[in-house]
Amino acid sequence: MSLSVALIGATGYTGLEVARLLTHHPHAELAIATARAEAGNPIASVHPSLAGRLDLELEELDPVRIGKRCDVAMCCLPHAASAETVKQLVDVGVRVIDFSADFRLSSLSVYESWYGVKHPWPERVGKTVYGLPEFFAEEIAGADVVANPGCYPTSAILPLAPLIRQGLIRGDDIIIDSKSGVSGAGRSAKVGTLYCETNESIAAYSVGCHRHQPEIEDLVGRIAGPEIEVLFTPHLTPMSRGILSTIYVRPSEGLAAESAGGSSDAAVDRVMQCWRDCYADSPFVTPVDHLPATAHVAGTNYVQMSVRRSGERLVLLSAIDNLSKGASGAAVQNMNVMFGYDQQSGLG
Ligand SMILES: NC(=O)C1=CN([C@@H]2O[C@H](COP(=O)(O)OP(=O)(O)OC[C@H]3O[C@@H](n4cnc5c(N)ncnc54)[C@H](OP(=O)(O)O)[C@@H]3O)[C@@H](O)[C@H]2O)C=CC1
Ligand SMILES: CC(=O)N[C@@H](CCC(=O)OP(=O)(O)O)C(=O)O
Repeated sequence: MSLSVALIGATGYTGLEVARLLTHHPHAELAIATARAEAGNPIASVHPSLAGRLDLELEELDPVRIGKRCDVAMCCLPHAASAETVKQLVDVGVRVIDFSADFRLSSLSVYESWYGVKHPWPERVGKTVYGLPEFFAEEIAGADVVANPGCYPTSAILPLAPLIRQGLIRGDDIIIDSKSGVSGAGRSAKVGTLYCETNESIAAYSVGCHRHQPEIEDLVGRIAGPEIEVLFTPHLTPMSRGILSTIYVRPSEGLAAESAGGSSDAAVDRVMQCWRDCYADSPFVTPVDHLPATAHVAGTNYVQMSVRRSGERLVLLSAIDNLSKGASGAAVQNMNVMFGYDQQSGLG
C-alpha cells in the first residue's frame, strides 16, 4: 500500500519539486495539495510542467481532512505560518516534514531574535529532530515532526561536522562563502529576485546577519561537540538552482603536526579519508577528487564535496541542488527514513 502524502503550500518552488519527485516515487502518492488563492484550480495550471503527469485539484488547507486521508504532510510554507500549520497537523495525528526554519534551532530565544517573530509553538523548539539523515536517521525514523534543514546549512554542515568531530580543523576560524541560485528565494515576486536585478550579476546579501549562521553553528555543535563560530556570507547568482559553498578553514594543531613533513597532500588526504569514513553508509554524500560544480548535482539529491590546501588553510568545497538536497529531495529522503523505505526510494 502506498503512503498518502499531503503537500501544504503546493504553489511554491519547493512544492513543485515535491510534486515532481512524488510522481515517480515507488511507495508514495500525492493525495492532497493545498493553496490559498489557487484553491479549486488544477495543480498543473499553477505548475505547467506537471500537465499530463499529475491530475490533482488544489484545495484549501483542511487539517481534519488531511488527518483522515494522509500519513504524512510536507509543509512548504514560510516560517511562522508553517509552525501554526504543523501544530494543527500534528494535533490530527499526521506526521510532518517542515520545510521552514521554525523547528530547526535548539533555542527559542535564538530563533525569536534571528527571525524577529514570536514562535507560534514555542514548546516544540529544541525538541524536534533536525532532518539530516546522515546524522540523525534513528531519531527521524521515530519522529512526528522533522525539521527539514536550510539549504545553505546543508551545504556547510555536511563537510564541516565530521572534520570538527574528528578534531581535524579549528572551530574558531571558519569562513563560509556560499552562492545560491535564485529559486532559493522562493517563487513570490520580490524586487531583488527579478530577472533584471539578477541576470548578469552576482551580489552578496545579509552580510554578517544571515539567519543560517546560527543554524550552521547550532547543528555542527550538536553533531560534533565543541562550539564553533562561523563567518557566513551568502551570494545570489544568476542561475535557477544550485548552491556552491567554498569554506576556508585552518587545520587543528593535531592535523598540522600529523601532516608536517609528510607529503604536501597529507592533510588533504586525511580530510578525504574522514569524509569517506563518515559517509560510507550515506548514499547521497560523495567526496570527489575534482572541484564540485552546481551542474554536477543539478536535479539530484547528491552532495559533492572536495578539498584543496592553500598555504596555511584548507579550502572545502561543496555543491548541492538547493531545491533537492537543499529542500524537497531531503524531505523525500526523510520521509523514506520515517516510513522504513530505502533512503534512495524515488530519488534515484
Ligand atoms: N527555495 C528553496 O531553495 C528553499 C526553501 N526552503 C523553505 O521552504 C519553504 C517554502 O519555500 P519555497 O517553496 O521556496 O517558497 P515559495 O515562496 O516558492 O512558496 C511558499 C508557498 O507558501 C504559501 N504561503 C506563503 N505565505 C503564506 C502564509 N502566510 N500562510 C500560508 N501559506 C503561505 C504560498 O502559497 P499560496 O499563496 O498559493 O497559498 C507559497 O506558494 C520556506 O519556509 C523556505 O524558507 C528551505 C530550503 C530551500
Ligand atoms: C537565495 C535565497 O534567498 N535563499 C534563501 C534561503 C532559502 C532557505 O533555505 O531558507 P529557509 O531557511 O527559510 O528554509 C535566503 O537567503 O533566505
